[in-house]
Amino acid sequence: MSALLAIEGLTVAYGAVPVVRDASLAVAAGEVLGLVGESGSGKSTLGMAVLGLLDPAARVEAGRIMLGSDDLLALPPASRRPLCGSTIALIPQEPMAALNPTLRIGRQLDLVLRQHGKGNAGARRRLAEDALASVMIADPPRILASYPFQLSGGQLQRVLIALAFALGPKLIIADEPTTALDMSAQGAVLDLLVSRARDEGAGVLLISHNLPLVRRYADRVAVMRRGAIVESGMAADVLAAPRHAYTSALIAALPANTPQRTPLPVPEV
Ligand SMILES: Nc1ncnc2c1ncn2[C@@H]1O[C@H](COP(=O)(O)OP(=O)(O)OP(=O)(O)O)[C@@H](O)[C@H]1O
Repeated sequence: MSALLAIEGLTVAYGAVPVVRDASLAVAAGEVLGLVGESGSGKSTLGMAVLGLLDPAARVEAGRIMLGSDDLLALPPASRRPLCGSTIALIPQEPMAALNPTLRIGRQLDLVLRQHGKGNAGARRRLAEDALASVMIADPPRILASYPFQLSGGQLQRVLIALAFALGPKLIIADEPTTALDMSAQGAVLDLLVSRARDEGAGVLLISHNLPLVRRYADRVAVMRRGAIVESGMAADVLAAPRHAYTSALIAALPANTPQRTPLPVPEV
């Protein structure tokens, strides 16, 4: 399978400190790549670099981020900006933080759809209702009339998934997308995200601490340690028979029989 996203030799630093170091990985269309590693290993920084949403303090020191035949890092800002949110979508950890608390959901969806040129007000309303129905939210008109605080975390994450797919993304960066959800909502949200992505041929970069969750949803996995990719391969193989001591330590740090918990900090290896 040819790569939809190919990151080649990416190095990103905050000040003098590189936090992503010569990292390379690829995601094919319709594929889920799990990116795992302990807190602070550089996963989100890598994801934000793909989205073009790095903190202003961050500097890309080397590498290429190829989306198809375009090097995103070489595109002028005016060409790159419209890709964020449409061709490349973010499903964030905290859905509440991605929404404006003072605006009804319908108004917020309409603003984004309008910004991306999706027809007149009537067409956008139909598109928003259809998008919500497609993520199996009951009673889309009620959801559109609600404020974010009136919905559960799982419902809000479905709203963001609906919005992402309404814009026809090729690549989805899901950064700890279920960490803020209760256990019962976690599986439902990931089932939905991954099945929609596969149906529509979108690639997913699934950033997560949660190894059991990555084992369940990812086709392949890349393991990040201190900014470097130390191991990658088919998720089932890497997580069943890791070759790198750091991956073994991550797996060993999982509390037995509590598969959804965040792993404890791993020991030095
Ligand atoms: N804006 C920033 N300024 C300075 N350093 C930062 C900034 N954002 C992140 N860092 C540092 O960069 C390193 C990588 O952070 P990053 O958030 O990418 O890791 P992560 O693997 O996603 O961690 P987590 O799972 O906790 O989100 C960390 O040492 C972090 O403290």
